[in-house]
Amino acid sequence: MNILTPQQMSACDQETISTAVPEILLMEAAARGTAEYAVEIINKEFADCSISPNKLKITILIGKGNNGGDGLAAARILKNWGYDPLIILACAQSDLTGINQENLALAKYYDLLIKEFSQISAENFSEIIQSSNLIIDALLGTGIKGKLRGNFKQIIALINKNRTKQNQQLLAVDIPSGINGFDGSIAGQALQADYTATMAAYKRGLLLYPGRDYSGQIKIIEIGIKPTTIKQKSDGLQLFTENDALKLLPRRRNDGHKGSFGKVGILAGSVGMTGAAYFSSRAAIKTGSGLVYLLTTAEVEQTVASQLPEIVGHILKAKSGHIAETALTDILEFSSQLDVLAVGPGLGQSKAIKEIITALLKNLKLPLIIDADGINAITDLNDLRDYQGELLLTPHPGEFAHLIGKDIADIEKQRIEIARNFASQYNLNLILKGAATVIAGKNQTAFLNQTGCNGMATAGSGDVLTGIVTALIGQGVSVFEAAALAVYLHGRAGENSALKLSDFSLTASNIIDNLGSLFKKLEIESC
Ligand SMILES: NC(=O)C1=CN([C@@H]2O[C@H](COP(=O)(O)OP(=O)(O)OC[C@H]3O[C@@H](n4cnc5c(N)ncnc54)[C@H](O)[C@@H]3O)[C@@H](O)[C@H]2O)[C@@H](O)CC1
Ligand SMILES: [K+]
Repeated sequence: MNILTPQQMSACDQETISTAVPEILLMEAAARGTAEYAVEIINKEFADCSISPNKLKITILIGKGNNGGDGLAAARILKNWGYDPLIILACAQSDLTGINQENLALAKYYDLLIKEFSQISAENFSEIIQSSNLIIDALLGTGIKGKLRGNFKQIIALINKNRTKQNQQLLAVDIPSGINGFDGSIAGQALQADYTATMAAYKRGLLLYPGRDYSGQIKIIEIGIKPTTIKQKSDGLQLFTENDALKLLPRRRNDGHKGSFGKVGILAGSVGMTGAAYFSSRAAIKTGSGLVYLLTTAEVEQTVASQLPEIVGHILKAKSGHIAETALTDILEFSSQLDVLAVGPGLGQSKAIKEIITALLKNLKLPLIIDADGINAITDLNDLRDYQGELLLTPHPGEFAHLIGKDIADIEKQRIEIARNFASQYNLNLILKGAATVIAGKNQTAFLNQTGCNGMATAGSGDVLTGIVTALIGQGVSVFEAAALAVYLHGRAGENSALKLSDFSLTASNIIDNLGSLFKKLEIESC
């Protein structure tokens, strides 16, 4: 599912308007979809309350641009369906131009009650907001530029101050006012939507933080823009959905044996960091790997094997509790029998690990996943570009910042661009973790993930993701698709465990424990 920038969305609108569809028809479709969503919300949220649907107080806030035009037309449609919305304009009626002025005229023709904000006292406006059951926000859409100006600051502050928790919902048209559609940043202040009716395609700002926290439940309204136009104007960024997961989940052959479900290697663990080896190995087992080889020190192997007898240990030479540089030949030889190797969880930081990572990048050809301490041990970025097989890096923002020599804050501001450019530049696959994880592949292919929850920011969670992606690659999913699928599954398993246990109590083990029921659910849905 495409995710667009405001500029790309505007290009879709313009092309559709200039080639076929009058602008007012597009706006009418946007308004109708918004009105339908409003009715859906009313039926869902107010079914049990004593007020009959057509007596609910609906207040529609209108700005000067086309977002306001959508709201004006939606108000008229709701009125014609028997509701009685109040329109409040942020500007003077005479400030509206073009199709927005035409929609104002239609609203008057159908006897809608229209007020201008400047003509209402702050007390009166506050009372209106407090007593509204449904607030429809059509103040500012994707045309917002810079920080809030004029009376928008005051209007949004008053709405935020007077919103009530009971019997009130806020539906944003296209995007909550105050949220930047490009990067999800806040223009000083923003409205907190319970629902957003967004036109034609997701806008990036709805899915990136902090915008995601303001958008509530998002519905895409089909307004008559051809899917081919959207595809052509988009830059290829996609939202990874359940449908994608169902398509990519490996099909397990009934006549399969251990070897057909992947011989995967995990090079992990050191003294004091046994857990990382355990979590990644266990997640790989629980994601369907036929054979999981844990390449590690004798101490770590003993502890992990005592709790996870399913793994096959391969003991490496160690020095002071860490894998030694002298283990290198053994690792390279052992890797020749593997379908995929993951390197990094809990390795610790040492000169030996740096030497090993450099040598693996220079000598191996199999799909290679580098995570955690493995990423910290990369010494020359050119080694990544020169890798002879498929490569996947799975950094969190801190590891990525260290790798590319940038600040975390700078990365967060442009996480999509930076991840995509890095993956293209070094011809690799990348999972840039964090809220709204980006999965970037070669040639600018990219997915944005929306599953997961804050409880997953817990020790061992990243090791679990490494285990999942390793297992999927071992079962034949391409590295880029396995990366996206793994992030999605990891997030869903985390969400499911948080539903039972809360975000506070969620642990890495819980994420693994929930993989089984998630796979079961997806298996049933794919039938
Ligand atoms: N034909 C189209 O282009 C379509 C557009 N649609 C709607 O149109 C919206 C985009 O419309 P516009 O491009 O007119 O933009 P908006 O309606 O989002 O906002 C533009 C207005 O906001 C003002 N403004 C911008 N930044 C501001 C700030 N920081 N503080 C205060 N005022 C600010 C501008 O001066 C302008 O008056 C979409 O979000 C969508 O709702 C839909 O109707 C579908 C068709
Ligand atoms: K809006």
